[in-house]
Amino acid sequence: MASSTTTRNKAAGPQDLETISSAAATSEAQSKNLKLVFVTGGPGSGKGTQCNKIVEHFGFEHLSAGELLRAEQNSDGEIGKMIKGLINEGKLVPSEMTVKLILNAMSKCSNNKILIDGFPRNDENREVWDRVAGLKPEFIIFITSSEEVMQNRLLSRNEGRDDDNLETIRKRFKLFNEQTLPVIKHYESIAAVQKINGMQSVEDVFAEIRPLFNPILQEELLQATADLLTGLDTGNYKAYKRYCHPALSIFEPDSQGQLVEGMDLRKFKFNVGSVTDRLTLTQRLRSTVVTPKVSILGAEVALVSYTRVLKLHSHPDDGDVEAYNETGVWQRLKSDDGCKNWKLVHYHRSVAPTI
Ligand SMILES: Nc1ncnc2c1ncn2[C@@H]1O[C@H](COP(=O)(O)OP(=O)(O)O)[C@@H](O)[C@H]1O
Ligand SMILES: O=c1ccn([C@@H]2O[C@H](COP(=O)(O)OP(=O)(O)O)[C@@H](O)[C@H]2O)c(=O)[nH]1
Repeated sequence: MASSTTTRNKAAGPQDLETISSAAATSEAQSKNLKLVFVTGGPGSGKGTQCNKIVEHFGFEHLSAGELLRAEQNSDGEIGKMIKGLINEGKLVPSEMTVKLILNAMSKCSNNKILIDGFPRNDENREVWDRVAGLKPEFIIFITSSEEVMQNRLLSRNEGRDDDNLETIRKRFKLFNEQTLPVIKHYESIAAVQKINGMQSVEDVFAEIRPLFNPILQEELLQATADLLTGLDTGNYKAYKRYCHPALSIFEPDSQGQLVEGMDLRKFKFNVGSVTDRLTLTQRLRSTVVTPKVSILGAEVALVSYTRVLKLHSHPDDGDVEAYNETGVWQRLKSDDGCKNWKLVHYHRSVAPTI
């Protein structure tokens, strides 16, 4: 799984505005099974705060349109000056410029899970995005809040932003009501807009957001399970071990009622004599996962249960099969590279009846 960062540390440089090729960025984005989520809401509704939590818990990359523009405004020359003037007036920067900055940032990130925060803000933004990027979000998180709450938060935000003053805040609210709300309405007809009450504690808001990511987690876990089984089928210990917690515990028919712990016996089974015949046999075959069920027990823990069917001979007419009921307990843990990855921590296998 790729690393996750926020644009607060990593913004596009000014020269990129000239050199970016939107078509190239778009095709690259399309080729990597992109999971795009838009996060919208009024100024001070808590978009950035919740994006940070999504980054931390679900390993997304956070691209804030406002942050990308603020980085750009510090560039020398007319473009920087123009952006600064517009932001301080609470107005919108021309759509082509914002879209190119977002696509440029996307093209630089290896992560396929991306949050776009604070965009699109009006119908023209959306139209240019659709035309230039053509990428649909999985869903849109709309954090709602009253202006009173948002205003109080913005005035005490203390991020040194020139636009967090009462006069500009009022202009930003007006723009949100007149231009952004209609875009959100438009998305209601073409994508899932998930309305979240932003007037709760940060943790309570996140508790509402958390389950929205379950389908993405489920897809990741099924892929991890498939990759782990491919490692087993092909006798590739390295590919298998990548998904295993070092203290992996296992109950399986071979272990004769004993709980086996750690990777030593696993490694032995991949390498050594008595089981080699069996591994050689299965090397030519492939596991088929039947009726998988993924239960998310929290952002960090999940159960994956399925029946694994193994055909024992490669001849198509030979109907000899083995089937196992298997349950894996998975946990998302930080690896040495600082990224959180799913690891199998416990695994239970029993022989399933076959017909
Ligand atoms: N649920 C919340 N409760 C209280 N304060 C919050 C909450 N969410 C965000 N804040 C605070 O409000 C301010 C604005 O939040 P931020 O995430 O920057 O909003 P946005 O990105 O929507 O402009 C920040 O100072 C943040 O710490
Ligand atoms: O797509 C965008 C996003 C932001 N902005 C500008 O950047 C400012 C700050 O936006 P951000 O999302 O960072 O902050 P918010 O207003 O939501 O607190 C906005 O008022 C606009 O001037 C813009 O022009 N286009």
